[in-house]
Amino acid sequence: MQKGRGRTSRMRRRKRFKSSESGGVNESYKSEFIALRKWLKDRKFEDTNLTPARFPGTGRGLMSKTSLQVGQMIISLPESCLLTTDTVIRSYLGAYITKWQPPPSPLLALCTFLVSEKHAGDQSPWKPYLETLPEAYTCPVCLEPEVVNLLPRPLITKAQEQRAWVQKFFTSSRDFFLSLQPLFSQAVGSIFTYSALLWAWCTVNTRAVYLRHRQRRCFSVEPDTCALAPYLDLLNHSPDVQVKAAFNEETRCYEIRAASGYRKHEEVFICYGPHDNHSLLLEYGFVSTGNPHACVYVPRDILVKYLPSADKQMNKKISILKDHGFIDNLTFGWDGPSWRLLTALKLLCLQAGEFTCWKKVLLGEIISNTNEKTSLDITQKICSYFIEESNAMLQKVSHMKDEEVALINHLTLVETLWTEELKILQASAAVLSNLQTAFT
Ligand SMILES: C[S@@+](CC[C@H](N)C(=O)[O-])C[C@H]1O[C@@H](n2cnc3c(N)ncnc32)[C@H](O)[C@@H]1O
Repeated sequence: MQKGRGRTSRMRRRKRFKSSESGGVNESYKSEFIALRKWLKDRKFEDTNLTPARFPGTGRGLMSKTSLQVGQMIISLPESCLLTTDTVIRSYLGAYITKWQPPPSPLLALCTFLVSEKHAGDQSPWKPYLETLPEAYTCPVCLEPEVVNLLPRPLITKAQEQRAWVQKFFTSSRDFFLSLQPLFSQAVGSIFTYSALLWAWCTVNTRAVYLRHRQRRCFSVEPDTCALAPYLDLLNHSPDVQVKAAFNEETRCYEIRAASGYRKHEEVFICYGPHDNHSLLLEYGFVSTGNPHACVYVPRDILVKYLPSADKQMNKKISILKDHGFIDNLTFGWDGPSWRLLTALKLLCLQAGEFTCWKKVLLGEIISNTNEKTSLDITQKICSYFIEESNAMLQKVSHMKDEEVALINHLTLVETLWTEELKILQASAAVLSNLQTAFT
C-alpha cells in the first residue's frame, strides 16, 4: 500500500480538514483555489482570515481561519481584482461597445465579457476566477418547466416573467453579438448561445456585489451597479447576520466588516438582503431554512375563496382594496397572518350595514366583534387550505423524486421551499387559534 493512501491516513486527513465548529470541510487544497489564490496574490490580495470550505447545510462557502471580532475587517479586496464595466471597456470589447447603437446595457457588457472569457479558456487572464464559478445554476429560469410548475403559484408567475425577460435579453442582444465577429475565429452564433448568456446572466445575478458607477454615454441608462468580486463571492447568505460592505474610495478596496463575531472554523456569512424564500429562490437559486423573512403569499382568488358569493358589495370591496394597495403581498408569516392580510379580510367580511366603515378598517379600527370573528374564521380557513395544498405538493414532489432521478437536486430545492411554507402555515394556524379563542 502506498504511503498516505490507507484508511488511517484518509481518516486523519478528513479529521484535519473537518472543523468541529461548523462541520465545514476545508477545500483550500483544491486546484481551483490554489490557482485563484495565486491570481489574487498577483493582484496584491492575500487572505488571512478566511478559507474556502464545504458546509453541510449551505454547500461551498468561506470559513474563518481564526476568531473574528465585531467590527473587524473580514475581507478587503483590491479594485484590481474586481470585474466591472470598467474592466470590459478597457478590454478588446471596449471599442465594439463604444460604437454600438443603441448603447448596450452595463449588464450586457458584463455578460458578454464573461461568455467571451469563458470561451477563451486557457488564454483568459480571468481563467482562475472563471474556474471557481458554478457550471450551472438553480434559479427557476434554469429549471425544467415541470419543476417550475411545482412551485407555489405566485412564484410560478415570477419565474415565467424572469424566463421571458432573459429570453428577450438574448434575442435583443443577437445583433450586438454579431458585431463582435471580427474578434473570433469561430461563428459568434456558436459562442454567444442562449445557454452561454443564461449562465453569464445567472453568474452576475447571483454573485455580483453592489458597486455604483457613474453613468457613461457608451452604456444605456440602466444603472451600472454590479461588480463581480472573485473569492469574496464565495460568501454565503444568512438572514441573521449583519455586515458592513462597501467600496472604500480611499483604500480602493471592496471591504466587508463583521457586525457580529465569529469563532474559529465557523462559516462566515454576509446578508444579501431581507429576502423571503421566493425571492431567494428567484434571484439566487436557493431557499433558506428558518428564514425570518419567509412568508406564504395569498393570491387574489384564494383571498375570496371562502367569502359568501352572494355578497352584493364584493366588487366594490375588491376595488377599494385595489385602490388602497391592499390586494397584493398579503401573507402568512411565522408570527401569523400579516396585518395587511387581516385588514383586507376584515374589509371583505364587513356586513351590509357596516360597509360605510371601510375607511376605519383600513386605519386599523375594530368595527364589531362579529367582523373580528368572521374575518379570523375566514383567515383560518385560508390557512388550512394552504396547509392541505402544501402537504399535497410535498407528496407530489416526493413521487417525482422517485421517478425523475435526474431532477433530484432541483426537486429537493422545491421540497425545501414547500416544507418551509408548511412550517410557516402551521405556526400561523396556532397564532390564529389563539386569536380565535378571544371570540368564543
Ligand atoms: C455569492 S454565491 C456564494 C458562494 C456559492 N455557495 C459558491 O459555491 O460559489 C451565491 C450562491 O451561493 C448559494 N448560497 C448562498 N447562500 C446560501 C445558503 N444560505 N444556503 C444555500 N446556498 C446558498 C446560492 O447558490 C447562491 O446563488
